[in-house]
Order: sequence, then C-alpha cells, then structure tokens
Amino acid sequence: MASTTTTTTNNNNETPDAPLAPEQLLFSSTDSETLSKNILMVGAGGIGCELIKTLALTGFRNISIIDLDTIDISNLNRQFLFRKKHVGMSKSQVAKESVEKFAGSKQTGINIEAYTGNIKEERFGLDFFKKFDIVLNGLDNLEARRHVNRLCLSANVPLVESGTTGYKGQVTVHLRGKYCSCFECAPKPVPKSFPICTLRDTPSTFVHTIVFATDLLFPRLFGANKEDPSDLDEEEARDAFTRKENEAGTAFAKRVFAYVFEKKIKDLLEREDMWANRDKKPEALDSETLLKTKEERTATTGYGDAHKKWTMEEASEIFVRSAGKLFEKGDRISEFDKDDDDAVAFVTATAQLRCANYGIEYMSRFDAKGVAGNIVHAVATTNAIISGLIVIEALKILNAQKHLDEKEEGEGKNDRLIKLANSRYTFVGNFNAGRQLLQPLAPDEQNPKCVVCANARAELCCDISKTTLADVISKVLKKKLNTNEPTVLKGDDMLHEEGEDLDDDEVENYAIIGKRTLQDLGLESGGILCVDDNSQELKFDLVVVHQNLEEFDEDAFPEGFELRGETPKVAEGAEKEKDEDGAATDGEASDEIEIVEEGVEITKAVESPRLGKTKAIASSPSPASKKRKTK
Ligand SMILES: Nc1ncnc2c1ncn2[C@@H]1O[C@H](COP(=O)(O)OP(=O)(O)OP(=O)(O)O)[C@@H](O)[C@H]1O
Ligand SMILES: [Zn+2]
Repeated sequence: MASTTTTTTNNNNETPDAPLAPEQLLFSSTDSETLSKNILMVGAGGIGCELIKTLALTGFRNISIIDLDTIDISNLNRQFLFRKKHVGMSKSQVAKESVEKFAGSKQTGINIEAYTGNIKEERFGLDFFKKFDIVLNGLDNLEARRHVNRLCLSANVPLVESGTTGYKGQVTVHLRGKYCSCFECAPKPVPKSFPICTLRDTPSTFVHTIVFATDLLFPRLFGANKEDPSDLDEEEARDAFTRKENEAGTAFAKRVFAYVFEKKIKDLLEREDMWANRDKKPEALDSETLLKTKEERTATTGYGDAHKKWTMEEASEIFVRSAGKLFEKGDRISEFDKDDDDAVAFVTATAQLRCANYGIEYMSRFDAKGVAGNIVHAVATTNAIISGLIVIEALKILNAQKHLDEKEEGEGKNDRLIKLANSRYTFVGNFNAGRQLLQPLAPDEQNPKCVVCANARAELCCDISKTTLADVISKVLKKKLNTNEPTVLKGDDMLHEEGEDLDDDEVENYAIIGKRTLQDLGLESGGILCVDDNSQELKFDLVVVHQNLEEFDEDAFPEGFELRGETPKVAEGAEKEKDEDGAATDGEASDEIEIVEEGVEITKAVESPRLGKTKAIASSPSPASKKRKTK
C-alpha cells in the first residue's frame, strides 16, 4: 500500500501514462496559471472555513464559495473565520470578508465570489458549473453531495469530495471515466431503521426512547404536520393527543403525560401475550403524584446543569414546562431541532420518563442531545488535515490538466488525467493498516452499473398492481435516486413533470395520474419508464419488473420494493473493506433514522459519521404496505 499521498505510484490499475513527478504535481508559488484557475467551493462550515483559508494562502486567486446557511453560535468553536459579532450573518459572505482581510485582496489580487443559497437552486445549474476548473465539496449531507456529483459529471469538471467524523475523515477525487468512480458509483450505507412497534410499545434501549421522542411524540404534538395521521394514533390516543379548544399548553401537556407514561402502559400490560416471553414488563408511572409535585415546586426557569441527570420529579416538571414553551412557539417549529433548548429538554424528559416505564438506564440532557442530534463532535484539526489534502488533490489535478491540455482532447482524456495526477482517495485516522494517520489509495474504478455516470439502467422490482406512480416518484426517484425535479415518460406519454412553470391544471392532472398504479398506467413487467431530470442533467431508464407484494422478504425490503440499479440506491452491505471500522465511508453515511413498519426487524445500524443535521423521517407505511401481514 502507498505510504504518502504525493509520492506513490499507482500499482492497482494499468497505467496509460506514468504519473507526473511530485514536483510537477504540487504547486510552485510562481505557477501563476494554476493559481489563477477558477475554483468552486460548496459549503462554508467546518471544512469550508479551513479550505478557503488554505486555498487563499496557497495563492489561489479565483474562488467562488456557496453556502445556504447563516452563522450559528455553535459554529464558533471551530469555524475560525467567524466571530460572535457574525452570528446570524451569511457564512459565505463572512468567510469571504475574513479571508480578504488576511489574504489582502489588493496585494494578491484575490477575487472571492460569495453566494448565499442552496447549491440545488436553478441559478447554480450546468452553465454555472461549466465556469469552473474544479469543484471542492465541504458539505454535510448526502443529498447535496449527490447533486454536486451529478452536475460535475455533466459539466465534466473534476470534483474533490470530503467529509470528517470526529478524528476520522476522507478526501476522494471524482471524474467521469473508467479509472475513476463518481461519488455515487458505490452505494451508501442504509439509514438506521427501527420498527414502530419497538419504539411505541417495547423499547429496550435509550436510543429507542429518544427516537420515540424525536420522531413520534415531538412531531405529533409540535410538528408542521401534526394534524396528519400518526403512528401514535391508536384507538383512544387520538383524543389524548388533540388539544382542546382554549386548553392551556401546560394543561394539554399534563394530559399527554398521563396518557403516554401511565394510561398507555396500563393498557399494554393488559395484553398478556405481549409479555409472556419477555424478561420484564413495563411499569406505569403515577402521573398524579409526579405532576402534583410540580405544583408544589417554585417556578423554575432553566433546565439545570446539562451533565446532571434529573430526578423523576424534575423530569416530569420539565416535560410539562418545555412542552408549554414549545406550544407557545406554535408554527415556528416544523421538526425537532437539536439547537432548540426547549426541544432538547422535552426530548430528554420524554426519554427519561419512558426509560422509567421500561427499566432502561437514562442519560443526562447533554448525552441525550448527542443521541437525539446524532452528534459526533467535530474536531477542528481533522477539518484542517482534510482541507490540506483537498488542496493537494486539487493542485495535482490542476497541474496535470495543464500537461494534458497540450496533448489531447476527447474520450479517455479524463482517465489520463487521473493517472497523470496520481490522484488518491485518502482516509484519515482510520488506523486499520499499520496505524498510519493517512491512508492513500488508488481511486476506485467506475462502477459499470452506475446509473449516474455509466448510463446504466435502474431496475425497479415491485408489485405493479399496488405501486402507484406517486410511490415511484417519492420513494424511488426522489428518496433513493435523489432526483430533484424528475420528468417521467412511458413511451411518448408524459406521466409526470414538475417545476414552477407548470400551471394549476397541469399540476392537478399529474396528481391524478400519480394516484394510479403502474398496472393501471399500462405498464407490464419489463416495461420501461424514462426518467429525466433537467436540473441535474440526468437521464436514465427505469425498468419495472413485477413481483407480488407478498413475495417480498419484509426484513430485506420493508418498503415492499427492490431497486436493483446499482448506484444511487441506498443499499445494504455498502461499506467497503477500507471503511470497515464504520465511519468515513465515501462522503458521509446517511444521517437519517428511519422508522419502518411494525414487525419489521432493525435492518442495520449504521452509525452516522457526522455532524449534527440529523433529520429523522417518520415514514407512514404506504397504503399498499399497510395491507401486508406483520409479524
Ligand atoms: N445544499 C446546500 N447548499 C449549500 N450549502 C450547503 C448545502 N447543504 C449544506 N450546506 C452547508 O455545508 C456546510 C457544512 O458544514 P458543517 O458540516 O461544518 O456544518 P455546520 O452546519 O456548520 O455545523 P454543524 O452541523 O456541526 O452544526 C454548512 O455550512 C451548510 O450550511
Ligand atoms: Zn458513478
């Protein structure tokens, strides 16, 4: 195995050209041509701040930086370009101004273009990407990474991708061609899945009680879609979870308390069969006593020392008080936010009270926040190392590009570029081979079955008599294949389009078509849907293969379909050998926690590498999957 990033030769693949020598690949400060190349940076967070600084100090002069976010107080410990006075301001704009101060725009002629916006916006489409010589990602979510990958492939611009998780991280290079995988050539790990019945009725770990709080109870009481049917709405529960007219928030919270921690547990205890084969039964809390205690207490304001565990009385009082505050926030809340103290207090209290019900050891508010927010604490040094490696890979590509430009155009050019540049996928801090800090590996080759870069077909195996077009669009095209605004055709028939240009009639018409099953739409097993996403310049065929819903193995395919096109799907068993200790997979593993239908076992637990932004999806089973027998 190679020992350093810059001095290794490529042993794994046949070499069309010998790599350039290190001195040709790395920068020389006099090389004005390389340093004047156009660089696009996506993300001005932990990695982005380090990266723009390193680029500027290396001497790069034309940098564009995009970030959608504003500066939060929690960013200041590591995003060193930001100060307290910048809280609430645009990350990309402040990053630009801070760098200009020390890189001195007048002396060096540095030109930083800052954009505040989502990289998925139309203004950052193909023409925008084509303006750049290289794109460098410092993102924190899979969706944006996939989108950038697709635009880089379409624009034929090299992409340097990165991610960190605590002390671990990785930098990879992507370019269309045989000798280099795109970001989506390798499937990404599956989200963590929990069965609804475990969360609702039989939790056995602290994580179960937290996910119950963040993904079931929180959205039911405070979420943007709280009126929608919820997995908590069994029989009399709907009343318990519905606020009466003119009912005070805290009074409603007390009713919820009495239902969730006492009444519901008593009901469950009556189901003898449920507990016959279990070690222990749950215990109902005495809500009257616990809530009365609150009234005798003097009014409290904060939530106390985050590291100290609450007593049961404290947890009960905080459950009611934090819920009251969240009700006051009303529509300003859409989902659980780990940076909202009231939300974290509510979730911690709920988890603790559930732990008391089920005899599970509970944790402090600090620890509960870590679990609920899926937080792996960021390490500034790792971000700095990763940013340095990104710049090294970028320099290698840009310098090799120059040598190549003189030689040839056309097919095979990208393969030669990757070889000449001696590009590396570098893994930091995984220590699984000889305890080296850096593990540089030859890039993976293109996956010939990749739907995104190898023009392969995706295959959807599903029950065509039960799967609607809307299911295909939301669960397959958007969720699994990450399309943005897909257009779907069957032969010459347009089945679906979206975007702002559509008029109301068209939207209504497509909604009606969406409700029809694939069979109703005239599709047979082996039939093809053509999918086109202009916003990503992505086009592929989706071959539909029929299988009766009952024949699907529920454990393996809880959603009732199988997507066989190799690449962009979120597949199981995705970790590659070099990622065997869990984190630092290609980019970032999914942060999402997914709740699956009752009776489905946990499919796989993939620890999320990083960095906050946990977005938990409480997916209601589709009408079709609801019909299936559960265990
Ligand atoms: N679609 C997107 N378009 C533009 N910028 C994005 C997009 N998605 C994420 N980002 C930005 O990428 C950056 C990632 O940085 P980082 O992982 O350090 O996250 P953070 O939000 O700053 O910190 P944390 O999540 O740890 O609180 C963030 O600043 C985020 O706003
Ligand atoms: Zn690919």
